[in-house]
Amino acid sequence: MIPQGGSGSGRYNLAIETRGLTKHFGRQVAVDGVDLAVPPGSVFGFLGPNGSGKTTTIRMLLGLAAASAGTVSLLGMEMPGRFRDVLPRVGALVEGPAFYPFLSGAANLSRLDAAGRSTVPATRKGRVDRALERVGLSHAAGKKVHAYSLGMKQRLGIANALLARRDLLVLDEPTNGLDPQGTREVRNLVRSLAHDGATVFVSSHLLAEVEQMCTHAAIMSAGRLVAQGPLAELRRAGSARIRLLTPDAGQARSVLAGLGLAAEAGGSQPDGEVLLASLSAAGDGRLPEDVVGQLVAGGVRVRGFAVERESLEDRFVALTGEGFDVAQ
Ligand SMILES: Nc1ncnc2c1ncn2[C@@H]1O[C@H](COP(=O)(O)OP(=O)(O)OP(=O)(O)O)[C@@H](O)[C@H]1O
Repeated sequence: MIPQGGSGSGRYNLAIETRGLTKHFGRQVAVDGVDLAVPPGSVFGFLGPNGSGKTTTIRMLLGLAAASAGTVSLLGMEMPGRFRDVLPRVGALVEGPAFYPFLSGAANLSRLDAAGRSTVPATRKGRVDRALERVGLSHAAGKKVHAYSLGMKQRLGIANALLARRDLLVLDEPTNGLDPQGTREVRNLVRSLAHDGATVFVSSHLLAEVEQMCTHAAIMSAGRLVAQGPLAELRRAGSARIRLLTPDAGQARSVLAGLGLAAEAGGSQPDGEVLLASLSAAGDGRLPEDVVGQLVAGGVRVRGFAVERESLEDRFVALTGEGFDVAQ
């Protein structure tokens, strides 16, 4: 069952839902009929190579760009129609925060808090202190921002998104341009944000990063959404193949053929031949245990049997047709 977010009359089944979301820039289709479904409470990775349409999608989610077609609903409310109700509950970090370098982190946040439509001045200091504490910057509250590292600046940007209690956080490539230490700090922070009960929607072009931070993911390729769901399900949906070691290769081939599986030779070993056979994607394919059962019932001596699954990386490369930078 899908968990419900919100409380009272504001309950919603999906924290973000888009239908047929599309954006044209002249003749170019940057975002093409995207149907996103982001469950409440998830840390949702929005993954895709550079230029695949992530930022454009995020800008449309937040009402920063108009959609050419399609609908957006955030926290159960239509955007941009209900932006006045929606946006106070959404924290965002898009295209890097702009801070005054010669003001301290705390002074910058105070200014940004004061710019909020409905913030109460008397409680401002408390809000700023809490946000700084949440991102681990209390010790640097009085330090001028020009002396912050990139990772600290990015965490300050997230602190800005956290000045009010948020039900949804939207972070566009929050680790972009950070050194390994800054990247680690921001990844740990993103992971921990969901513990506060918010849904976190975070874009990245790094598969490994999404695997470390996220519970769910969607994959964009050339403006289209090519897969989405819980990470575990995305992994399972990859194709699998069996690796069989047997001294009875001929017999094994005919049993496998009877099951509709084409066997390829995988080389000889001292105790038999290796045969490889591709199982079709989970769900409509043969279960590996059934294959072993049939082999044994068919008189094949099974000396080794393994199931090799396509890694998430293989799957993403297959879906997007592009390599992912998995080095970081
Ligand atoms: N304002 C604009 N005018 C024209 N084309 C644009 C505009 N904004 C984005 N595009 C194009 O739309 C496509 C998608 O860009 P977008 O920035 O959404 O991708 P992205 O996945 O966020 O990539 P990156 O990680 O590089 O930011 C790209 O081909 C880009 O050149």
